[in-house]
Amino acid sequence: MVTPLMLDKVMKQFGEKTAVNEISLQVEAGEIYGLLGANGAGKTTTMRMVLGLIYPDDGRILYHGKPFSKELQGGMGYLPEERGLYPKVKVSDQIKYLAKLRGMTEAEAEKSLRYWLDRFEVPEYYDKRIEELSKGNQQKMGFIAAVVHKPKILILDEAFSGLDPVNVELLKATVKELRDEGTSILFSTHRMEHVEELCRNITILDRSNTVLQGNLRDIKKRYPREEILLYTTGEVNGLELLDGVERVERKERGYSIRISDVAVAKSILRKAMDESEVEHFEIKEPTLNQIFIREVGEVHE
Ligand SMILES: Nc1ncnc2c1ncn2[C@@H]1O[C@H](COP(=O)(O)OP(=O)(O)OP(=O)(O)O)[C@@H](O)[C@H]1O
Repeated sequence: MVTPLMLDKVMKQFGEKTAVNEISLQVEAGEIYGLLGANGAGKTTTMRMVLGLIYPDDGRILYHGKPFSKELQGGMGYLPEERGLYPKVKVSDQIKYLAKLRGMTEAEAEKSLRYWLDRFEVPEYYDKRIEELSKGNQQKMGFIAAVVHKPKILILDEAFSGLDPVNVELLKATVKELRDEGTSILFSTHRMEHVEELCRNITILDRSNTVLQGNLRDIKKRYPREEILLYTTGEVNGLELLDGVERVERKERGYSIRISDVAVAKSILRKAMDESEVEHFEIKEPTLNQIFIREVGEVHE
């Protein structure tokens, strides 16, 4: 099957400034791809190039193996970080207008909008103006505007910002469902826990350059494990004296142990079992947050 979205050494400059330097990535059907980076790293510029709103100075972007053409825009959906809807216009007028612009008939647009409003349990918003809605509900309408025409390629920039935890879960479930239906989703956010939950592959940008790229599980395996969680019924003394232990922190239910060498894990477990009863023992993987700070931090130094 042809890859729905492929970027090959894509480059963009604004005057002297390189905003995106040779980014390459591909998003398969049924995949949520994480595009991460510090502020100003080049994420929005990349997304705008994918959408055909600005053109790359070099490199290629292919959609199902073909270069950009105006008709392709109908197959794409975009939720921008800043609000993209007009405050004074009614939800129904605005979203149906956008759906028709992207190739739907009035009847299809009507049906799809009603479906999404029901799905988000806000059918009454049909007649409301955007400015009458709370920030979080405006975000939901922005999401509907991005997906109403059933795009094959969906670009989400901070999709869950401004939403309460219940609505975050609702939208997350929706994004997963769209993925399972085969949509290719380019997902940009600063919220690493969302990336951990949703994305299979990621690219981390820093000052226009790709600093880390690949399968998230594989990336995590490449980073050393530096923390052990140990829960015991009683005290375990002298953990900090073991070779390879850097720091021991007492927690509510046990200990968080910072290690420099994972080989020390065995000695920790043995000691804990000798002196107490072990309820939980875990050699923790680094979080994406830790990896991000490590990569982006190192490059800045
Ligand atoms: N139209 C433009 N003209 C000049 N410079 C631009 C333009 N758009 C972006 N830039 C510059 O390109 C770089 C990348 O910006 P971009 O908006 O893509 O970053 P970002 O990763 O989306 O950041 P954030 O996380 O803050 O949204 C920045 O240095 C920015 O100032």
